[in-house]
Amino acid sequence: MSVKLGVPSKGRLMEKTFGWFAKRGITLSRSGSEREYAGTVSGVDGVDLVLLSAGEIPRELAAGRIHLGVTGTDLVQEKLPLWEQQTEEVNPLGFGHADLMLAVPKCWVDVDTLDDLDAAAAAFRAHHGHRLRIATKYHRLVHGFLRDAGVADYQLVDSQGATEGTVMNETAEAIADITSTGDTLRANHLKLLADGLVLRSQATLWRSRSAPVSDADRTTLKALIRQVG
Ligand SMILES: Nc1ncnc2c1ncn2[C@@H]1O[C@H](COP(=O)(O)OP(=O)(O)OP(=O)(O)O)[C@@H](O)[C@H]1O
Ligand SMILES: O=P(O)(O)OC[C@H]1O[C@H](OP(=O)(O)OP(=O)(O)O)[C@H](O)[C@@H]1O
Repeated sequence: MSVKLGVPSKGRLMEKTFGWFAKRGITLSRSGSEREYAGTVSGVDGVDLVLLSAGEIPRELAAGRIHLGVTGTDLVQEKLPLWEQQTEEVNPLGFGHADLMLAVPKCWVDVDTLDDLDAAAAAFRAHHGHRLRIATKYHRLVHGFLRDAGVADYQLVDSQGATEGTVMNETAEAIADITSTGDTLRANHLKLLADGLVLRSQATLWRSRSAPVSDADRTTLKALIRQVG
């Protein structure tokens, strides 16, 4: 057995994760070609690198197929209803900051808060005969947030990317997505609701609570966590 460390296989998150570990004396590298999802770990013994989609890392942690994994708080909390029982936060990594927010068209001058959205949603239903559509890939988080906020007359429509475009494309009236600089929202003529912050997220190192560990793995995990902590 060895300790399995899952990290994002591409993009900003992968590069910054490699950099974060390098600063702590652990070198992560891809083996083989750019397209081969295998890698090596040096600077600490007994650890295997597993390159995965950021979105799959929560499930792999919950299933106990990886011992440690790097992914955003948003993805862990969205994908794992029992995330606190299934994973343990080892370290926030200080990058990949993004806020999951509700946004509506800028031209909705009367809608600036959740209460306004609730009123607009009721009026929308009365007028159109169907519920106002909110596009998102964060179904669980957004549903829980709107339930707690008392907003009822809406439906979630699934959007796995380019979510801000759904309003212009007339497949949704509002969106809930992560925003970092706000550029994508502005470019798509959307504005944030003042009290529409669902979750603050950043890239985080998680530990699985269910991955099987031998005595040797336990020692390796302790050493690794001490080294990066
Ligand atoms: N513009 C951004 N700024 C900062 N963090 C971001 C940004 N976009 C996404 N993230 C964060 O990066 C993580 C991965 O996001 P996302 O699922 O969009 O990545 P992806 O590369 O599309 O992954 P996948 O391989 O699953 O398709 C999430 O935790 C998210 O919060
Ligand atoms: O506030 P900003 O800095 O503009 O960033 C926000 C954008 O970044 C993410 O998209 P990503 O680039 O990952 O593409 P996606 O839409 O396919 O998820 C997110 O879904 C937003 O669209």
